[in-house]
Amino acid sequence: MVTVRAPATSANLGSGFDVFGVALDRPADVVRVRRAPETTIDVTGAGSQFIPEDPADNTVGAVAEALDAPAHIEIDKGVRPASGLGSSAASAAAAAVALNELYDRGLTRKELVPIAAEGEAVVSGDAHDDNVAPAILGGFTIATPSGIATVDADISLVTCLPDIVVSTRDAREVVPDGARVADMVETVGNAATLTTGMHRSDPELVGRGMEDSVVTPARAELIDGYSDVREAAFDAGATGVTISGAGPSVIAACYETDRRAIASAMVDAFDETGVEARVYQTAIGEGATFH
Ligand SMILES: Nc1ncnc2c1ncn2[C@@H]1O[C@H](COP(=O)(O)OP(=O)(O)OP(=O)(O)O)[C@@H](O)[C@H]1O
Ligand SMILES: N[C@@H](CCO)C(=O)O
Repeated sequence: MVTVRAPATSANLGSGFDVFGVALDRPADVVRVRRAPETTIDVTGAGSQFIPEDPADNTVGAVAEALDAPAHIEIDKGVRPASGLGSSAASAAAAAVALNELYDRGLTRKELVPIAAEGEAVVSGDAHDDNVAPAILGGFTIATPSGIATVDADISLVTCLPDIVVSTRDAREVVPDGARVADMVETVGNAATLTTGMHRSDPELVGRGMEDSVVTPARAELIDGYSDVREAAFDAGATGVTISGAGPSVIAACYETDRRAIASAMVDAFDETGVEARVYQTAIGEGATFH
């Protein structure tokens, strides 16, 4: 039996659509695997009633197939599905690391990223790896078709998860087909600013670099109260605010001293629009770990 914990993650960070991601130090999924003639799956924990146990429909089933590693897989969900916190990726990442060990496949962490991304293809239609990369490797990750770069950054974050569901598949449908050159120029500038901020662990630069005028405005329409929550987080001291992944979670970057006030301001702002929300005071954390 091998047990692996893989963290929630936040993809995009505004300017890095389908490229940037960070591992969060909480919440997390825990996955246990043991060898079996064919793959079977048991799911417990947060939102488990909405997660299929058929290996053809669960992210971990695709991972087991890609590694040719049939197993009985138990998933204890800490990350609610359709949260924007990389729920499907947390299970896939943990399963990839665990099955690689169980079957002694000898793949490196970076080699496991595209394997775990096969799981993402099962749920959202394509194998984007901006959640599985940080879930496996930890820190801030830049995932491109030509490779993955990682930065060990120390940034305080608040993620606020409203009690509404936005599936990644639906949120990808509202992404515009193209962008104006002016928007492209702004996005490149913001992405470069954010990356520099991560290298320096500087919340001001990271926050400024989270601005995005291409994908985020279209997706904000899917999240009741988004603009009020964003404004409340800024008023409480956030240095940057955007949608986490495909939503509905909202993520704020900040100084550690402001984290508590931002957390309660975001929950209150959702509450005022009639939406209950839970909040995580968190930070950039490590990738998958053995237990
Ligand atoms: N092991 C799994 N864990 C969570 N969700 C899973 C899993 N396997 C399949 N799913 C399905 O994936 C969907 C949730 O994935 P989705 O990508 O929409 O959300 P997310 O991973 O929380 O969001 P994001 O990728 O934006 O951070 C649900 O329909 C769920 O049933
Ligand atoms: N980059 C992906 C992350 C969600 O899985 C998206 O925003 O659609």
